Amino acid sequence: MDPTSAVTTALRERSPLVQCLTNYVSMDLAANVLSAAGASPAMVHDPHESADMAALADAVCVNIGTPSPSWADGMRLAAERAQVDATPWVLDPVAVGATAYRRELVVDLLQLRPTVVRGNAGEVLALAGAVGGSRGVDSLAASHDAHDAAALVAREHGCVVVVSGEVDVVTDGDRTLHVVGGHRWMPMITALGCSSSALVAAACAVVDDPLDAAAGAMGLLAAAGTSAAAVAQGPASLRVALVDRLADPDGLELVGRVRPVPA
Ligand SMILES: Nc1ncnc2c1ncn2[C@@H]1O[C@H](COP(=O)(O)OP(=O)(O)OP(=O)(O)O)[C@@H](O)[C@H]1O
Ligand SMILES: Cc1ncsc1CCO
Ligand SMILES: [Mg+2]
Repeated sequence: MDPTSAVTTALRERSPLVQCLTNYVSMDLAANVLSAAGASPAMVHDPHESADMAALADAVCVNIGTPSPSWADGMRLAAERAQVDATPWVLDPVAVGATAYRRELVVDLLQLRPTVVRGNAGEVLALAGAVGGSRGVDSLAASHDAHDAAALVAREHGCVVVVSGEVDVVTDGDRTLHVVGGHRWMPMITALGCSSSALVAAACAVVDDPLDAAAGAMGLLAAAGTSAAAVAQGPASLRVALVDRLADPDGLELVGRVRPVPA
């Protein structure tokens, strides 16, 4: 079955519980994207309870966008619990190239074996050791510039890597997929990338192969974005229409978004 259709159907049938430890900017949009797509979001990050919630969750999304020592503890504890329970978890390394604090936190979290790392091109280039690919949380590079970096990071950490962009790149270091669609206003919706990471986590709870799960989740977002853009006037109305389209996927062009890249 086409991965985008598989993810779209399975999310609605199984409604996975997705714990998000995500930044202040993204909490509202990520929760609404998850709910509209059929998942059940729980934004739980405090170290007093993050591991207990991870034990209940079907998937966990750890996003370092607005870190602090207490949040970092909550992230480590939740990711540790997920690793022990073999619960899929996604790492979103927001602005990892910007500060030493973020780099050190990401080094720690990568040791806990995320199932998927999802970032923009600048973030994935930074994970591979390159400098200058970002300005704060925004990428200065295109996803195709991060093909090799993504494969390198995937092989080094034994995970799937998703690079978002005009064409999303999804790789396990061996197989690579492209995801097409979306709209040029999508990167202007702040925290839509964070929300895509949460959707990838949800997909990993309901589709066994993390490569197909990640690509299918990005395909669903791309299909909803393309369709929503037909009724939107700009990024703000696209944000609203996109959540509406996720909640009513009938009529979305799901099939064919995910395309294999010859090795
Ligand atoms: N030029 C584009 N055309 C179509 N879709 C795009 C384009 N750029 C990004 N997207 C889509 O927008 C969504 C967000 O990706 P983006 O790369 O902006 O994430 P990000 O930089 O991590 O965002 P944030 O940090 O604000 O959460 C993804 O679903 C991606 O596929
Ligand atoms: C704008 C911003 N700043 C920290 S996290 C975040 C959300 C997009 O990554
Ligand atoms: Mg981001």
